[in-house]
Amino acid sequence: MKIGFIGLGNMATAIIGGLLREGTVLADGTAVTAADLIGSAKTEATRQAKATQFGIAVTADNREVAAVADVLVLAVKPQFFPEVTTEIRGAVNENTLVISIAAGLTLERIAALFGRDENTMRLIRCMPNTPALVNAGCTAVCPGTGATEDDEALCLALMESFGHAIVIPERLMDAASAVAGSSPAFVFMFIEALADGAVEAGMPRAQAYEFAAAAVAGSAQLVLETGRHPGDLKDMVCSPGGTTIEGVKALEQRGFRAAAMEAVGACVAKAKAL
Ligand SMILES: NC(=O)C1=CN([C@@H]2O[C@H](COP(=O)(O)OP(=O)(O)OC[C@H]3O[C@@H](n4cnc5c(N)ncnc54)[C@H](O)[C@@H]3O)[C@@H](O)[C@H]2O)C=CC1
Ligand SMILES: O=C(O)[C@@H]1CCC=N1
Repeated sequence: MKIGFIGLGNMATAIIGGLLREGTVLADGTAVTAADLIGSAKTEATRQAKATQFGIAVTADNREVAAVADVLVLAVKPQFFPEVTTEIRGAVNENTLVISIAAGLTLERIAALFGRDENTMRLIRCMPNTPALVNAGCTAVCPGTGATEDDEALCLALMESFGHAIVIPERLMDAASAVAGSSPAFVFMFIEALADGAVEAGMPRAQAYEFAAAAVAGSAQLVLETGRHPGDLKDMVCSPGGTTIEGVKALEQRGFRAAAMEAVGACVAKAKAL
């Protein structure tokens, strides 16, 4: 199976890194190897960097990638889709499974850009995130009406090879893009701020990042493994008259939760405007 990537930027890099990470296997036990992958990017520097980083085939010709790919991942920014789809539409095989990871672009719009019918084109929208690079990704998967059950199973197998993959209806894709695609950026900001607080209290910075990142990762794992309400788990930490509740109050006084909700809302609004 040849998997092609149009675009070798941050997200494609994370996906490729996850697919090729030691021990990553698909549902059928097979492993994706560098020989299965080919990618194109705008610049020679990017192409060479990814060829060196992953040992994959690279080309400047998007049409070459489109022509050989059994699974074609469109990993350019949404604003470049019209240019790229116009360029490759004659080269993409009718039987190629096309996976778009672009935020905001609907199945109908992507099929139309290929001059194809959404109900017959083998097309799936995915919304991955950069923790895919360390097999801790969370990907929303939205099969188009022209995608077969085998297409969905293959797409899930690829996305599950580097983390969680969840099938959702298209009406939730903008929310998924925000809460999972974009949220790592918010979490990185939170980790950085927690570490700054520790540095302010005298902890060496590198150690502060390790403590903050491990505590955030552990807290997320506690939610995922127990299924308990985050508020319940928060209450578990807040000892009566203790230290944590003072921090909770400081966050509430500054609108921490409202800010997080508004961050998600801003991402959803932008996705709908794309
Ligand atoms: N960065 C992230 O965390 C996530 C990004 N995405 C989606 O992934 C897509 C790519 O985003 P990023 O990787 O962040 O962007 P990026 O800017 O890091 O990478 C874009 C890539 O596209 C290439 N490119 C641009 N025009 C091209 C063309 N005409 N032909 C071939 N290659 C071309 C660039 O050379 C670059 O390699 C976007 O649609 C974005 O919405 C989805 C989920 C998460
Ligand atoms: O910022 C963006 O547009 C992309 C989509 C989700 C994460 N990054």
